[in-house]
Amino acid sequence: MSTVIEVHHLHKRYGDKVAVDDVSFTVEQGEIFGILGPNGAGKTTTVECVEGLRTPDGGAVSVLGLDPLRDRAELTRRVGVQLQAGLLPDNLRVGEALELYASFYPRPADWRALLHDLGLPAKSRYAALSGGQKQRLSIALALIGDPDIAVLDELTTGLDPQARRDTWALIEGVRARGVTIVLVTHFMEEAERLCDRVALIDAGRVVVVDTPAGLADRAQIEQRLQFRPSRELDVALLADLPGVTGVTRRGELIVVTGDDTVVGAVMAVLARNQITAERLRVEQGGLEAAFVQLTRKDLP
Ligand SMILES: Nc1ncnc2c1ncn2[C@@H]1O[C@H](COP(=O)(O)OP(=O)(O)OP(=O)(O)O)[C@@H](O)[C@H]1O
Repeated sequence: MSTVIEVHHLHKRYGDKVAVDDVSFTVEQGEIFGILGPNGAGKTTTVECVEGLRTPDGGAVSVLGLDPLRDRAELTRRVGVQLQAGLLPDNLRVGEALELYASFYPRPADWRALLHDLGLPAKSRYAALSGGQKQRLSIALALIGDPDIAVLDELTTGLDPQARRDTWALIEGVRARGVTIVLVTHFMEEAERLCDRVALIDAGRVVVVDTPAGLADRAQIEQRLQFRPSRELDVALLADLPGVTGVTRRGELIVVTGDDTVVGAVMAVLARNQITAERLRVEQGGLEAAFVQLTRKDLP
């Protein structure tokens, strides 16, 4: 696997405002790399430096072995960037938009095939498209130059759950064609579902880079076990177990939190006391809980 993007100690200010303090990461060929963080964390500024749209104040960026500023023309051909919503004229038809954008590239993708693959109506005017269709069109435009890398910023913001899932399936299809994808998001579920690796960015700094599962492990996410005992139970028996961090009663339910040993340990206590666990539910915090734990901040 080869490295296609290298960002080393990137620093970027807008006047006095530090947007990106110190960001480093690498992206490997063929992966879906997520840049995840709360509003204002510096995600967009970081990818704009990768795209050559902003001049860093410090650090180094290399994309496909190119310097995004010096080699901007070649980079533009090889890196597809998602168009921000609402930038196309209302009266432009979908097919016209794709044909127009295809004409900007020396070796564009087949726009008719792209149109078909993305399920877009060629004859519809931009203004008449649904939110999901507009989003698919912006993805199509990011892919029209047949890029090696596609940078997708806030891919599914504003989409309903079904359109969001459709878009995710689409992105997996794009990756299957060999395109490396950089995905900027503040949706945990999206990162968890799509990304091979994720950089958590907070206040202009990388908190950690790992797989979604690795992030959850790192944060040593608590298990949460909830059940209704088949008969009265002395909760002190559970509270004294090693690994248990809390036992609470919620109506007739008992909620136990702790590390990954608690489920087995609680079950053993119940069995010893001939109690069965009714309405049993076990939950494990995912990436969202990891984020909160690693940054001590909630996502919007
Ligand atoms: N053109 C600009 N001029 C001045 N400040 C800016 C500019 N662009 C961004 N900023 C500020 O820099 C910081 C980082 O912004 P950036 O857009 O990179 O963050 P982000 O993580 O992408 O946030 P969001 O999820 O809200 O898009 C924010 O505090 C933002 O207000």
